[in-house]
Amino acid sequence: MRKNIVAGNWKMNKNVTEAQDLMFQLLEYKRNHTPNCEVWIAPPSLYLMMAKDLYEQNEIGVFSQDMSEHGSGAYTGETSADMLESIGVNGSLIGHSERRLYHGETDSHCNRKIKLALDKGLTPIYCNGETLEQRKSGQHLEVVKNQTEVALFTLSADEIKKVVIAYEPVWAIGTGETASPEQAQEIHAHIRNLIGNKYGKEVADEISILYGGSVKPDNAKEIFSQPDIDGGLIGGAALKMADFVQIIEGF
Ligand SMILES: O=C(CO)COP(=O)(O)O
Repeated sequence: MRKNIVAGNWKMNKNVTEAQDLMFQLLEYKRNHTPNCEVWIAPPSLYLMMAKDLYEQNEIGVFSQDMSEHGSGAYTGETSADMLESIGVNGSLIGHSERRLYHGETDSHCNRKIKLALDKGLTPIYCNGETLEQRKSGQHLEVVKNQTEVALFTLSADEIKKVVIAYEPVWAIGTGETASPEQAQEIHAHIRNLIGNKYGKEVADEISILYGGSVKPDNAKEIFSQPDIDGGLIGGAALKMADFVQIIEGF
């Protein structure tokens, strides 16, 4: 059975004191509540070790926001899958639209990163989604199909089952504009069908597909109630404890 997951992508926010505060608050919350979903965070890489030290019992999943497409070597500024694994990190976001936009990342890069992550036992959260232009011109289904095929379809059935997918329409990220639950459901079902056609329904049904893009306390419940939406990847609202908790409780 696939998991329900609420994951917070902190992006490039918070100094060390603020990060530690929020991590502590989340730990307190997890100690006193039993949410109906897994709770994961992707803080800036500088704070990953601190998070892993704090969440000794793996109470909260800790993810990197990106990782290198190379194994090791002369790649200044990069973090390898091996390094992440060695400090106990659970996995990494891969192919976030901001990495694509500002760092030229493509689905071929994502494919290499996903393989490296899986080889180290890390969970990749593979992000995809169309731009506003692509949505307006009616290309969104085709765009997401291509992204999914290039990034994922060289994996074996056993490998793809370990991937979490986050559909994040670029036009809904940080804009306050959300895909309607029906628009999101359409793409989630589309992704699940593509995987089902290639790997079989049983494999497709095991994969958690998260929605990301302006998820807030007041829309989370409705989004999460869609049959093919298994949780959210939350940006801005993950930075405020009260908002993040309300989203978690959308399950
Ligand atoms: O990019 C996102 C999560 O990865 C979504 O960001 P917002 O929730 O701020 O729109």
